[in-house]
This record gives sequence, C-alpha cells and structure tokens, in this order.
Amino acid sequence: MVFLAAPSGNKTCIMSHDHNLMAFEEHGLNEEVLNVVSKYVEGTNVEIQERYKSIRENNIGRLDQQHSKSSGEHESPMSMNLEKNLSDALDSLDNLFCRRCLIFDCRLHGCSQPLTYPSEKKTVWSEPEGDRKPCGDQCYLQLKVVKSLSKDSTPGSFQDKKTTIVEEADGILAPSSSGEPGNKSTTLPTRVDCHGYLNLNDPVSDNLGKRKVTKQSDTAQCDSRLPPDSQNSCKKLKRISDVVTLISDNSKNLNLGACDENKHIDTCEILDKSVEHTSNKPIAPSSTCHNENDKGVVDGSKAVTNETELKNSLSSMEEQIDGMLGFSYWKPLEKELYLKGVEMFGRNSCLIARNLLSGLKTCMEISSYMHDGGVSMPYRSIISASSIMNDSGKIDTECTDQDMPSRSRLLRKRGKTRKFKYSWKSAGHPTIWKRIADGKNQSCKQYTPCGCQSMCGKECSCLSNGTCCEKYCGKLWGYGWNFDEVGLDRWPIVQKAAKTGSEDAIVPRVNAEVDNVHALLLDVNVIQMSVETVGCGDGTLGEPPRRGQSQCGNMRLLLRQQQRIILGKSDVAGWGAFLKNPVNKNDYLGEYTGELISHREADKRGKIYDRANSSFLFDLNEQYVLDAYRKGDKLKFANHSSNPNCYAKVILVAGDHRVGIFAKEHIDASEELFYDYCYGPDQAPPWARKPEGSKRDESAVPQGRAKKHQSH
Ligand SMILES: C[S@@+](CC[C@H](N)C(=O)[O-])C[C@H]1O[C@@H](n2cnc3c(N)ncnc32)[C@H](O)[C@@H]1O
Repeated sequence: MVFLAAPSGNKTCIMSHDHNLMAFEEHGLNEEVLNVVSKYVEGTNVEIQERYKSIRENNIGRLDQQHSKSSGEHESPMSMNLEKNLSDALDSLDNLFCRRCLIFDCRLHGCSQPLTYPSEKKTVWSEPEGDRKPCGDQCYLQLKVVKSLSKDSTPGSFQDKKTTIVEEADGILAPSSSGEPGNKSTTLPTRVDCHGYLNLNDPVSDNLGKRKVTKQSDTAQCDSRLPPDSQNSCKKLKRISDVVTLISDNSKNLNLGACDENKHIDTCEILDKSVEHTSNKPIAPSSTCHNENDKGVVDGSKAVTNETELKNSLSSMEEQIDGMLGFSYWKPLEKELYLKGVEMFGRNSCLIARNLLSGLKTCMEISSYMHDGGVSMPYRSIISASSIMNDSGKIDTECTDQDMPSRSRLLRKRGKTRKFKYSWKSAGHPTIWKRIADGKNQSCKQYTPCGCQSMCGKECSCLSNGTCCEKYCGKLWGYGWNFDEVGLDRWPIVQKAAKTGSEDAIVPRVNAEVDNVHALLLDVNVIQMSVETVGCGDGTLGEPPRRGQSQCGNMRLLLRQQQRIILGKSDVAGWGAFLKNPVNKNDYLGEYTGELISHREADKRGKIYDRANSSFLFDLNEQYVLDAYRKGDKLKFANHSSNPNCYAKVILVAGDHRVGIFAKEHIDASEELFYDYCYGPDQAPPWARKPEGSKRDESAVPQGRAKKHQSH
C-alpha cells in the first residue's frame, strides 16, 4: 500500500488529502488501513473513520456522477478526482515547464513550448545513451552493470544461464519484437521486492540461476503460423508462466526485502491458483505453445474453445500477478504521469522517474514498463476494458513509440475537447527559426560557428545565415565559452588573454574541434588564442559586425557584461533608469527582460495595463512579447523619448531572441536613460507622439523590430 501523505512527524489533515482518501477507496476502511493512516495524520482511528465517512458522503454524489460518466474505466471516484486534478496540474506543467532549461517559468523560452519528441530530445539536451550515468540505485542502467559483468562470466554466471534479463536492460526491445526469431523475450527482474526491481547487491540475485529463464528461442517457439492474436496470447501466457515459475522456484530462497515473507508465500499460493484457473481453460491445438518451461504451469496441449475467455483470463491474471508483485501495476495516475513523462523527456526513464514519478516508481520500474508496452497501456485502458486486446484485436504491447497515440487523440477518445497545444506548426520558435523552417535559411543551425579566420566581415556565415555570431564563432574560441564551461575562476584569465593578446599566458590556435577546445580551456596553461582576430560582430540581426572592437560584440549579452543601472525618480514619468558610470556610444548597457508571453496573452494584458496607463510590454518577435510588469531588470524602467540617448536591439543569442539596450551616444554618469519605444503610426499614446513636423529618428530601432507593444 502506498501512502502519499506527508511522512510521520509532519502529520497532515487526512481528509484534505485525496491520497489518503484514495487509500480507503482502494483498500477499504479496515483496521489495518486505519492504523497505517493514523501514523500520518492527526486523530484516533475512530475520528479518522468518521471524518472519512462524512467527507465521502459529501463528495460521493459528485464523484459518483463523474464516475458514471466514465466510459468503462473501472476506477474509483476518488482516483478519478485525482486524475482530474492531475490533468489540471499537468496543464500548468505543459505550459510552464521549459523543455530547454528544465525549470518552471523560464524567461527565455516562453510558455507552451512544443512537444519534444524523444529523437529530438536527445540532441537538445540529453546525454547520449552511452554516456548516461545511472540516476541512482534503482536506475535501469544498473542492469547494464549486470550485462557487463555477464560478459566476463564464468560458468554459472548470468550469461552462462542464457538469461535474457540483461538484454532487456538495454531498454531497446519492446515486447512487440519478442515473437521474432532472434529477439529477446520479455523478462523479469531476477529478484523481486516490493518495488519489483533487481537488487544487484543481494546475493539472493544468484537465484537467477534457479529460475527457468526464458531463452531467446522461447518466444520463437510460439507457432509463427498462428494468427497474431493467438501468438500474442501465447507470448503473454509465457510471460505469466515465467513469473509463476520464477516465484515458485525461488519462493523459498527469495528474500523479499521489505515484503513480509508470509505475504510472499501467500502470493505464490494465489499465483498457483491463478495458474490452475488458467490452465483449466482449454487451448486450441492451433494455439499450442511449445515451451518446455511452461510445463506444469500451462498445459499447452489443451484446446482453446473460447479465445476471448482466455484473453480475459490472462488479462485478469496478469493484473493480479502484476499487482501482487508490485512492479508493474500502474495506477491511472501513474500512467498519466508516465505518458506525460514520455511526452516531455522521451524514452528516458531516468528523467521520467526523477521529474514525474519520484516516490511512485523507480527508474527500473519505468524502464521495464516502457519496454513492456507501457507506452501503450493508458491507450489500452481507453480503448478497451481488457488489458490485453484493443479494438482491432491487436495486442497492445505491439504498440511502439510510433504507435503511441498523441495526447490529443487520447483526449478526444475521452470526450474532452481541449485544444491540442503541441503541434509542429504552432511551435513557439523565435522568428529566425521560423524563417529556417520556411527554407530561407537552410544552413542555419543554432551553434554553428562562422569559422572566420580573421575579423568577421560581411562574408561572415553568421550574417548570411541570418543569425548572429555565437559562442563558438571565429578564431577567438576562448570568448565563445561561457563561465560554466571554462569555470568562473579561469574566465578572467581567458578574458585577459583575449584583451591583451599576451603570448605568455596564451598561445593561438584554439580553432580545433569543439570538444578539444573545451578541454584546452579547462586547462588554461595550454589555452591558445588568436587575439588579433577578436570580434565577430555584435550579433545584431542583419547588421554588419563592427570593426576595431576589442572583443566580440555579441558576447556581451551572453556574458552579461552590463553596466550598473540605478533606479530613481524620473524627470519625465514615474520611475526611471539611470546610469551609474559613464559609457561610450554603442556600449552595451543591459538587457530588457521579462516574462515571455504570446501576442495573444499580451493583447489581453495590454488592455489591463492601458487602463493604468503603464505598460511594460515589449514586442520581441512574431511569436513573443516580453512583459516586464512582474519580472525584469532595472532597465525596464527606462522611459520613452523621441530623442533618446539609448536604443534597443533584438539580438539572437544562442538561439534566443533577447533585447539589449545600448548607448546611442556618450552618456555621462547619473544620466537618465531613454530609448524610443517605436510605437507604430497612429498607435502612440499622447506622450509618445512626436511634435508636429519633427522627423522620426530613423537610426533608432528599426520599425517592426524592438518596439513597445502597441497598447496605450
Ligand atoms: C516601461 S514603463 C517605464 C517606467 C515607468 N516610468 C514607471 O514608473 O513604471 C512605461 C510606462 O512609463 C510611462 N512613460 C514612459 N515614457 C514616458 C514618457 N516619455 N512620457 C510619459 N510617460 C512615459 C508610460 O506610462 C509607459 O506606459
């Protein structure tokens, strides 16, 4: 029984806790449950019982109503309620969780980011599979350790016993492939504890040898001439028989860890009964399962007269077994979280476990579920009450990643009409990416360095790609590395080297492979730089780089090399931004930051802001608007002027559009900063309208680029 309440010592109000309610719903209102719950919540058993009853009475009408509407899913009202809450919570997760930064409410990448598919996910931020480190004791990668151990095995080792369990650990095979010759069959953890994972540290794991493990050829022995349904039933049957055999064989030796030994024995008894029950079902000759291992478990020679009955029987039996073993029984809530995890992180059980199923399922369990057709399980529950068959009679474990129904399809099947948020077309990419998608910038990639051997000029590929120089640009690789990569303590050395060009601290020629450069930079003794070739342009879209600068212009935003800004009472309106130290023309002053919101959202907010005659909206690109009302830096207080001393520029930095504020001229210390909000024609509020006859300052922000949102 899993209780999700606060741990003891931090008692919580039971009846406000859906989870505890669920416990009663699931396990009944008996003494044992009450005892457990009372450990976590205030009150005596009687009080808890009474409170539960009263809350249930209050809720039951509403919940039952919901329940009766459900289409054949046999879930408790409480769990449905939980699912509903979960669905709401997942909505926020969808909207607010940044797939790139892996934080909530990231201000660089905006809301409702597009779904990232596993294949894409890996290239964006996941480590390659091979480099991945186990996420913990219960990581599925731990099974790889077994695999590597087994390679060096002596007689009696895992490999020697031809177990396929270690192969499963690779997380490659889905049960769907199990029927093909040469493929590995579904396997089970050798040592099953309450959580159903393999405890490699336990000598009991050696019991693997006693298990009648499924051999590679087992599944192939299912008659390939049988119809798919029968073959799959056969495989399913075998899997169950494996479990039973495993349990039976090891029942005396297995230490179930936290499990009660008696409970385990009970489990075996029940399993035996289940098996008996199943084996009594006649099996058709055509469905014969010629598996030696199944002997004594399922009589493969008997005829099936009612295949549906068999399937149902298998289904319920497997559920029963799964539930008892605890490792593959997935509650609707967990399935939902799992599905969401796959959407967000791809088939990465480590990340799913850590981010979405922490405390509910281990990485190994998730991995096993994933490769056991788990991806399709929620689908299964929607289509059919049976846990085996779907509408078309295909066994669901046949579903692969590609088969996985999209969330929208799931929702449609549930009768919901929520708008599908994740489509490739509605992707919230910055404008430049859209242009790439339109085919206008085919060669542009996010981190493609320009490779200019000397000062970037008009020929710089960054410019022709429509993107700015990024951190790997040019010869001055050192400047392309941020603090995280070089190390904060070493960065000043790199900077100094870049500025002075002193050859004692540095040696040119760092334009090697990126990885090598990384390595070189970590050891500053061997850093080599070509200092005379600094400068990759200032990263402004479409603008040629500036020559003669002592450093690469586009690094300033990235490196946050900004001026000190002071907040003070404006000479013009409300608060204003002031400069602490003097700056020169074109110096970078700082960034205009805020919440990244859609234009639609900005329109809504703009109406509200306009009523207060104070707006912090800034049009970033075709997709996004920055709203600095709640978030942002001091520069958000810079006021508008048609004759400003600053200008704002949208710059593409490492794939993100960001707004830099630059000095339009020399500015003295303590001066107030102004820039042109660039309101569109006829849209400027009265205070932003130019006096009659005055000429617009065309050198300011280009029209349609960095401009205040058109609300006034
Ligand atoms: C981004 S805020 C600037 C900070 C603002 N002064 C404050 O105290 O919060 C923009 C708002 O400041 C006011 N504002 C900015 N420039 C102005 C100007 N030149 N004249 C009058 N009001 C101005 C407008 O209300 C505008 O919506």
